[in-house]
Amino acid sequence: MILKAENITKAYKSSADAFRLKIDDFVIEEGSFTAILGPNGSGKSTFLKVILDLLFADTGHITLMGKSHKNKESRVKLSYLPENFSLPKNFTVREVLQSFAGLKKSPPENLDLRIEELADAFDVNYLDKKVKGLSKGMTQITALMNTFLSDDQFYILDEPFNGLDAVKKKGIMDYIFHLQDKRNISILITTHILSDIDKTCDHLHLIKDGQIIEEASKSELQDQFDTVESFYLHHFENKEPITS
Ligand SMILES: Nc1ncnc2c1ncn2[C@@H]1O[C@H](COP(=O)(O)OP(=O)(O)OP(=O)(O)O)[C@@H](O)[C@H]1O
Repeated sequence: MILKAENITKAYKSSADAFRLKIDDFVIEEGSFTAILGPNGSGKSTFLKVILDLLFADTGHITLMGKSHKNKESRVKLSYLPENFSLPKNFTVREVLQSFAGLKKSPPENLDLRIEELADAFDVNYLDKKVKGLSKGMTQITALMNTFLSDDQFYILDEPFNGLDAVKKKGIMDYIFHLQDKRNISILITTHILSDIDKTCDHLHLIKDGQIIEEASKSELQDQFDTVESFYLHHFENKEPITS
């Protein structure tokens, strides 16, 4: 088991709204590609930050790769791509990757070679371009390269395909599948692009108002629904008739 979260609650003390994360039991098995799906503001990013101990849970217990998530050792083989990140504007892509690698818990050996390999895999020909000159998609790919720079076992990706064109996205998905075959990595992802989930995930959790309301393996879901989108709409679509 790569992740187990039990009896987690979290409320934002600074916030006037009544949002409260409440996750009773959440498990990710090794080698799984799991998605958390839910409406804006339902608590996806909050839960990811709680898993990573970037936000402190009010109650509960989380085990990451066999250790408490409070123990830094539990995160040595984990990479996280946040939804919002900022990269140093005056650095080139290569300099970003080189400097961030120095901060990693398990930095890659042969860094320069590794950067070239990733650039090949992600079809990046702008390693020596400055961040301030990158488009939105190019910046996202730089952050993804940084996430996959070291050989980790668990990748937590918050909206990883933001701003990517279909070809780039396919290239990155293929790279992830290749890592799953090669090293049995585990992935936890959030996204609003449901067609991406159809192509990738083997397990889905739906979250609403801070709580998991449904959980299914892809095969269970396919017994009842054609696509992840119809599964999602079945649970979230406002069924009130539109009246004028
Ligand atoms: N730093 C914060 N302080 C106070 N409230 C917050 C903070 N961050 C998030 N919230 C609130 O927590 C709730 C859940 O937010 P969260 O960002 O986890 O949702 P999400 O599912 O990731 O949304 P989206 O799909 O729009 O990215 C929202 O009501 C939001 O307003």
